[in-house]
Amino acid sequence: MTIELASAENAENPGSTGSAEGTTGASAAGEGSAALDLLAQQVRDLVDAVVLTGAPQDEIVEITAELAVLTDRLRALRRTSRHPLAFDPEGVPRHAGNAVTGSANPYALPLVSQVTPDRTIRAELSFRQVHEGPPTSVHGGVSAMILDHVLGQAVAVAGGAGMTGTLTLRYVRRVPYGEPLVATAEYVRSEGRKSWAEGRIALPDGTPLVEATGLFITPRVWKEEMTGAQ
Ligand SMILES: CCCCCCCCCC(=O)SCCNC(=O)CCNC(=O)[C@H](O)C(C)(C)COP(=O)(O)OP(=O)(O)OC[C@H]1O[C@@H](n2cnc3c(N)ncnc32)[C@H](O)[C@@H]1OP(=O)(O)O
Repeated sequence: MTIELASAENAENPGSTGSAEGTTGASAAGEGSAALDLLAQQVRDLVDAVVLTGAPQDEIVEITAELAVLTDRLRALRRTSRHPLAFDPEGVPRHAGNAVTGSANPYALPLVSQVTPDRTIRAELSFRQVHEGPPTSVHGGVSAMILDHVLGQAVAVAGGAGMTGTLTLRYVRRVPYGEPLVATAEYVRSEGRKSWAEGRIALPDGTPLVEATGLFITPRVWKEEMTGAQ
């Protein structure tokens, strides 16, 4: 199932669809395109290389100029539409442009989550040095972003897809990068359009590093679109 939320979003951000010369439709970029996913991964690798580079100044200047050419080439073929938001058969939202899970978004890890038989959201992940906050540790805001998303997925698979109203975090231990970790989340309960979930980022043995609880609210406009109400 694919739901079109673009109209509500566009009303809040009408300039975001892009109408400049040189733009292109979604089909040109190819939704779910393997080539686009590979490009996104190449850019992630590039970002990691930039963070870790020890190249001399003149080499950095030369590389920067080469990258500027590639950036201009892509910018000239800018897309005019968003990647669509779809729900897989388990009810997990899928969105190639998502900042956490988007395979086509270089900013995303990308996080790959699964729904377990008991409806827990579970994702194995590994942060990279690009996510560093305190020395040798992952930035707390990055952990929060991951937890926001998996909690949101937990309420979505329970039928309460919504936007975050509140997110409360307890940073129990420092989160390392470069090591395997596990993010999990479970739906807790609902009242009307409000749904609660809890989750955590933990070591593979279950030792919690960051714990989260969140309230998600199905926006009135989504509810009206889903029920066909005016
Ligand atoms: C598609 C699924 C994707 C799942 C994975 C993605 C997970 C990631 C999610 C995000 O990151 S979302 C981005 C961060 N969140 C936002 O940007 C939300 C911004 N806020 C809003 O858009 C609106 O305030 C909101 C949709 C949350 C509520 O607007 P509504 O007009 O639909 O609700 P309304 O104002 O009528 O309030 C309904 C109830 O919720 C309560 N409420 C509203 N906002 C609240 C809030 N922020 N915190 C706590 N309670 C809140 C409100 O008091 C009221 O309670 P009662 O029913 O008891 O009276």
